[in-house]
Amino acid sequence: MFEIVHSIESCTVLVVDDAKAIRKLVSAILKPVCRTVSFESAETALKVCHKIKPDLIIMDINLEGMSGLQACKELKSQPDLADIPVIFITASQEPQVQEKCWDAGAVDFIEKPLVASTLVKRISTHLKYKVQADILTNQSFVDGLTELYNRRFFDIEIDRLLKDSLRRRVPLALLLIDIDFFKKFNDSQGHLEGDKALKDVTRQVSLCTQRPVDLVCRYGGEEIAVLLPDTSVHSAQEFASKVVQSVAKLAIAHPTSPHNFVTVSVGLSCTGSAKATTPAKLIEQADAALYNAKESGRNQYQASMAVPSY
Ligand SMILES: Nc1nc2c(ncn2[C@@H]2O[C@H](COP(=O)(O)OP(=O)(O)OP(=O)(O)O)[C@@H](O)[C@H]2O)c(=O)[nH]1
Repeated sequence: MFEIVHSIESCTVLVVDDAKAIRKLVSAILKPVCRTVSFESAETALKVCHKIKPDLIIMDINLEGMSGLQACKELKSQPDLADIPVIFITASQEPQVQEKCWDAGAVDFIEKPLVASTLVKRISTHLKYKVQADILTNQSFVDGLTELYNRRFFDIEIDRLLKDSLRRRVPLALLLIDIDFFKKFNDSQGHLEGDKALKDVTRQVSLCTQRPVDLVCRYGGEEIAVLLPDTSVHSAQEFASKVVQSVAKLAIAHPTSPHNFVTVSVGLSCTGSAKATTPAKLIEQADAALYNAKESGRNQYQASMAVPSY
């Protein structure tokens, strides 16, 4: 059930200390364990965190400029950085100082003078927990059959991407893709063949995307959702057309479909219309368009009537 973590060598630990000697010492002690990157100031460390996404941070409490405690609080307030564990280095034995470390969100602290074996063991233990937590988090967002992101991930991402789209006044397109007559396919070809067809179709939809920001998720059953950030209605329509055609071209035999092959219907909605300002509205409009595509004969896409004209 749990994946055992054997290796933490590829992990990156950020060392933040204004004393060069400490930075060098910590990096030298940890060299056989993991990669280290060190910085003098918390301000610089926070900036690079977004870029290098370290697995763990070791930080002095007292730093010139922004203190380690402030930096830790700042880190914990940012959703994309909040789960990076922070370990403080402190020479203080005072309970109040230790209390401040916990309050700031630290997972542990290491006392000065540093004991090499303790540093190695503490860091190794925390890195193993971090890697294991990352694996479990990733697994909880992935659908086992199709290996696409699941509905739980979609719900989080549509909310985030929609807010971003409204803030930056750029379009966000949503496609709901549904396999046509899939019940008949299962009934005639068997459920295992159905699973295989579902996997082939989802792979084909993923292949149609061209940018790393495009997100393909299993929305439910035989329904796939695609979120295309920064995409105009025109481009989204081209994408929808490509999906419909490329799934048909897979030529997966479907003897009980009037099309003879597995096909999909697609409903498309886009932000920019006054109404599509919530995830529920965007989904509702894509769903209505999908219904129209089904009603109009399937194996096609339809765009929501509410899509804007830009
Ligand atoms: N093999 C397989 N079938 C699935 C899976 N998830 C959902 N289904 C099937 O997909 C079918 C969906 O049926 P319906 O909702 O009636 O839709 P449909 O038959 O595709 O008809 P239209 O959407 O109107 O074209 C059901 O029979 C589900 O059992 C899956 O993971 N594997």
